Amino acid sequence: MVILDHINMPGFAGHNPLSGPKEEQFGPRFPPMSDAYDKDLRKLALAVGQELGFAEKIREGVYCCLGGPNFETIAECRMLNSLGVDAVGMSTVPEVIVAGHCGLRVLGMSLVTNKAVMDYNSEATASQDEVLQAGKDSARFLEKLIALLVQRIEPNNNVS
Ligand SMILES: O=P(O)(O)O[C@H]1O[C@H](CO)[C@@H](O)[C@H]1O
Ligand SMILES: Nc1nc2[nH]cnc2c(=O)[nH]1
Repeated sequence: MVILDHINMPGFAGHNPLSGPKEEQFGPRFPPMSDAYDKDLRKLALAVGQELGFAEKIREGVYCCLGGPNFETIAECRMLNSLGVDAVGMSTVPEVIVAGHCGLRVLGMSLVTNKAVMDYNSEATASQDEVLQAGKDSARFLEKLIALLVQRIEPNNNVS
């Protein structure tokens, strides 16, 4: 998934990498986040995915960071889905906030490894084994995607 935007759930409880003494030399005290994920880089990632024939595997979506390390309850998954969340994780967002604070252009991508359990009648449960196996199974696809993406960004660096 090419990250369109994120929800920083731990941030709602005050857990934010920018908390603490202000570091003005890196960026403003109160940085905007409405442009956290660079539009041109997102378009490029989707175009490269299309070029590689991966169009059906790649889409934009909203990533929600949760503290973890436990996986979500069914109620949490259903709540987040109703809020417009497309994928959940336990990482990515703090790094993006710090990068944005520093004025870096950011492209975020997340490998969706497992389907959220949304049905109380389901026997399915999330597992780290499933996550790791999905990562292994997608390694070649990700190698091709990232390699071509970096090539396309490198020459002019400022994709516009
Ligand atoms: O935050 P993402 O990338 O989803 O990764 C999460 O998924 C793994 C748990 O299965 C951990 O690595 C955790 O960080
Ligand atoms: N929070 C969360 N992170 C994940 N990373 C990979 N799978 C999951 C999941 O189901 N929930």
